[in-house]
Amino acid sequence: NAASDATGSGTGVLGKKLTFNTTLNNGAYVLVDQSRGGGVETYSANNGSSLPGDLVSDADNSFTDKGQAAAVSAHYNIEKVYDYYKNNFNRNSYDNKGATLKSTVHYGNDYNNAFWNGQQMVYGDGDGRTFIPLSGSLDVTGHELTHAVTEYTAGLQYRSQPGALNESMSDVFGNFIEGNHDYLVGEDVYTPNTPGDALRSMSDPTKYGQPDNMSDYVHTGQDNGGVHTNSGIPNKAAYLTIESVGWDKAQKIYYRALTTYLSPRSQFSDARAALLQATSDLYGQGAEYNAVASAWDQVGVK
Ligand SMILES: CCCCC[C@H](S)C(=O)N[C@@H](Cc1ccccc1)C(=O)N[C@@H](C)C(=O)O
Ligand SMILES: [Ca+2]
Ligand SMILES: [Zn+2]
Repeated sequence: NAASDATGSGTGVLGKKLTFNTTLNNGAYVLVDQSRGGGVETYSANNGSSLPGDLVSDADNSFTDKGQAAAVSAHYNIEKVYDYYKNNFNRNSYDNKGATLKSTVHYGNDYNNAFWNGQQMVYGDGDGRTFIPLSGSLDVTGHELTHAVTEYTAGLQYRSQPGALNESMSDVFGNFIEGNHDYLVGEDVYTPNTPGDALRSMSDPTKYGQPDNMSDYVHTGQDNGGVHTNSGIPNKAAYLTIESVGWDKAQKIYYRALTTYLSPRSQFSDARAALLQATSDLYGQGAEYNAVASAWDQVGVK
């Protein structure tokens, strides 16, 4: 890949000074990092909804305007997510073929969400009460890009149990990528006026209204069959697994299960089997294997 022309700097959503790769293009610096895979490109929808919108640019390569913060964070965080998959698993972008990583910020008005639309990541600004710009949090960017990895590997359908597994894998890898061992999801951009809370907790899903056991699985037509609710069950199993086998082994087990054994219609019980098989492949059927079995026993999935 062409080396990026320049190293830009700017202020992110949380007020931190960040540096990242940019490219000089027709006399302005754009948020294009040509050094990673097929590139990292960050756009703005300018609070509209047409995608991808406009490449974010700056005359002097110093992205310090308030209106640039969401783009700065997205660009910086996606570089980190690219590096996570490359450095830990030698995966070159979500398709393992160096697909360009496109993100659009300032999507919609007061939009309290972020998503992967099959081609790119999209981030809302939040309404300032429920969320601040969602690209500000590494676990959100990790969550969204992991949907792309899942799409190109397990292909878990986005509804009912496969959908809850899909959501859980995004939370699990968002947690690994963020690396702060708090098992909280979205805490950095959620409810700015309420310190210490989060959108979800993997260690105690019930704290934010999710079930943590199959006996409390929520059957609903809402939210594609409750994918953001029932993800609490596999999230709890992941928390128990990580705490038992340790961060590094758990990452390898989860990556192998996601990319080798899970498939579009996998149910929770299939996830248990996939994770056990991955553990057996990597570490045999000893302590790690028993830890994974115990984790899924504890959430009521055989
Ligand atoms: C288009 C509507 C559906 C959105 C689905 C996306 S993938 C999603 O799950 N988004 C995450 C965003 C996120 C991730 C980590 C931390 C905080 C917020 C999500 O969990 N969205 C919640 C708010 C939801 O859609 O219920
Ligand atoms: Ca977190
Ligand atoms: Zn999601």
